[in-house]
Amino acid sequence: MENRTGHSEENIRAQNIRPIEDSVRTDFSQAMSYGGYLDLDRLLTSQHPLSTPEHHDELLFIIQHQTSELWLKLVLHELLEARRLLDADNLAKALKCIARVKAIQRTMTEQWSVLGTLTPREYSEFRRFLGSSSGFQSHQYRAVEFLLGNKNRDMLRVFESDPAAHSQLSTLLEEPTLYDAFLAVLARAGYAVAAEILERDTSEPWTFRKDLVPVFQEIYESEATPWGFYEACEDLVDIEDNFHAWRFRHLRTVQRTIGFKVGTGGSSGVDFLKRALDLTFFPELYAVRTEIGN
Ligand code: HEM
Ligand SMILES: N[C@@H](CC(=O)c1ccccc1NC=O)C(=O)O
Repeated sequence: MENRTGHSEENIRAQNIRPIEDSVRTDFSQAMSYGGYLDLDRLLTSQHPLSTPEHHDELLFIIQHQTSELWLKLVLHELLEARRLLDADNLAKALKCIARVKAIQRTMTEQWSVLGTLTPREYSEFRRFLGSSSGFQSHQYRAVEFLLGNKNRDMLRVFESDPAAHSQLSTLLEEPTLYDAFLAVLARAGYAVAAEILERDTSEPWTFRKDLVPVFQEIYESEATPWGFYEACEDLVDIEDNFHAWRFRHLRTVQRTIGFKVGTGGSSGVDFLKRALDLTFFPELYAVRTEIGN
């Protein structure tokens, strides 16, 4: 029996080939194609190893970073939308964005296993070609940190020679964080979030607010808590846990690759990265755990 490809099923099986169907489009001189839509010409010619002679493993290093930056772009896009939706009291839709962010974070953390195949010797063979460039100069990473509450005005100095990045980060430094937006939702819903919190200087890093712990205790313990509020709290904890896991995998990858060498960005390296593990986005959501059941 002949099918839409003009080949018999028996022939297909015997030849171990999947003939393309007659209806499949093959002429893209006038029509939109895959590569055209995705701008693959630009994407796939944007890897420029600098080592001479070219080191085989530099492509891995570049692609690991470029894919991370693409995911960070989407994380930022989703977090900005989540904040906008919270401002509009659309909690359910905001949680959809946050669910996507959490899935991307898990992918980004697992992605360290690819770079884990780079040995210290291989990396040392092309490291000098990286000059003073460093992940410390990732403006998208800093933007995500700012949006989640790790504000740090000093970080802007790194971007003085990049006006677009500088301007995006200055805006995010001033604007409320995702947490600020969520606390405002809670306040509008009648929870006792202090006015001082709602009117805080949002360009400052978030610091622990003891008076928020009973608010979260009520959310966690009361049978009457609307599902979305409880879920949102747990999602924020997931985001912080996931972020911490990424930072930890980065630290361990750095340690196994360059040991205790100073970083190309000028920092002490592992020691400097270790201090980032003490940073927190939503400290009250962790503090409330101690109180639950008391
Ligand atoms: C062999 C691979 C890597 C090594 C040896 C390494 C090393 C380092 C070091 C030493 C620093 C501290 C800043 C400095 O002085 O340079 C740093 C910061 C940073 N790196 Fe990497 N890194 C690696 C891979 C990556 C990858 C794949 C990313 C993904 C985007 C990344 C993103 C960052 C970020 C965002 C920072 C700033 C962290 C902070 O401020 O706490 N790194 N890295
Ligand atoms: N800071 C790294 C270099 C490095 O990892 C890097 C260099 C250029 C672009 C991104 C990088 N990734 C993370 O810091 C080092 O000290 O070896």
